[in-house]
Amino acid sequence: MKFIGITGGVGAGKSAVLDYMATKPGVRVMLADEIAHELMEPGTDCYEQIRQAFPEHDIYKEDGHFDRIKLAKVIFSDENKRAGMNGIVHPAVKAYVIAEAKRERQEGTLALLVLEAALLIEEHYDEICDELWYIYTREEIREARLMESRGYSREKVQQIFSSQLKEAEYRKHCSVVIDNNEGLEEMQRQIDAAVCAI
Ligand SMILES: CC(C)(COP(=O)(O)OP(=O)(O)OC[C@H]1O[C@@H](n2cnc3c(N)ncnc32)[C@H](O)[C@@H]1O)[C@@H](O)C(=O)NCCC(=O)NCCS
Ligand SMILES: Nc1ncnc2c1ncn2[C@@H]1O[C@H](COP(=O)(O)OP(=O)(O)OP(=O)(O)O)[C@@H](O)[C@H]1O
Repeated sequence: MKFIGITGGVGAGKSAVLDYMATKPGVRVMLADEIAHELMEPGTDCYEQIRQAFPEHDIYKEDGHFDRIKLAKVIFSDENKRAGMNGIVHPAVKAYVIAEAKRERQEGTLALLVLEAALLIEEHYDEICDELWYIYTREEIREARLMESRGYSREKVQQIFSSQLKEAEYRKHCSVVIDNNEGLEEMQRQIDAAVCAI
C-alpha cells in the first residue's frame, strides 16, 4: 500500500481530486477537515479544550455544536487564536490518521490510501506519507470558484489565503504537481498519469 498526501490551498480542488480518486478500485480516501469536524463534536476532548480556550467568544450554534461561520471569523483573523486551535485539533487528527494508516497497512487490502489536507506540510505529514502531491490552481481562479460555489466573500478568501502557505513552499515539499487551472477532465487525465507512475 502507498500512502499519498494531497495538499494545496483553499479551493484548489483537493476534494474534486479525492472524489475522482475514490472511484478507483483499491483506493480509500480520507479528508482531514472531515476527521477534524468529527473530533470536534460536542462531548469530545477537543470540543472541551476549544471551549476552554475561547471563553470570550460566541462560537456556538443553538444545539451546542461549533458554528463554523463564527469560528472561521475568529481563527482566520487572529494568528494566535488559530495557533491555539491548531494545537488542540491537529495532534488529534494526526494521531487518528497514523492509527488508520497502520491498520490499513496491516490489513493489506488497499493499493492506495489517500489523505487530503490543507496543512499537510505545516503538520509534517511528509513523515507519515510515502508521497505528497500538490494541487496547483491560480489564486484568482480559486477565488472565483469559492465565491461562486460556496458564497465566500472576497475578504474571507483573502484571509484564508494569507493563513496558508505560498505556492513555492508547496512545490518545494511535493514530488507531484497536478495543475487544476483547467477543467475536471484535464485534472483527471493528470491523476491517471500520476497513479500509473506510482
Ligand atoms: C475554521 C473552520 C470552522 C472554517 O469552516 P468553513 O466552513 O468556513 O471553511 P472550511 O472548513 O471549508 O475551510 C476552509 C479552508 O481553510 C482550511 N483550514 C481549516 N482550518 C484551518 C486552519 N486552522 N488553518 C489554516 N487553514 C485551515 C481548510 O482546509 C480549507 O482549505 C473549519 O475549517 C474548522 O473547523 N477548522 C478546524 C479543522 C482543521 O483544523 N482542519 C484542517 C485540518 S488539516
Ligand atoms: N477543474 C475544475 N474546474 C471547475 N471547477 C472546479 C475544478 N476543480 C474544482 N472545482 C470547483 O472549485 C471549488 C473548490 O474545489 P474543492 O472544494 O475541491 O477545493 P478544495 O481544495 O477541496 O477546498 P478546501 O481547501 O476548502 O477543502 C468546488 O466548487 C469545485 O467543484
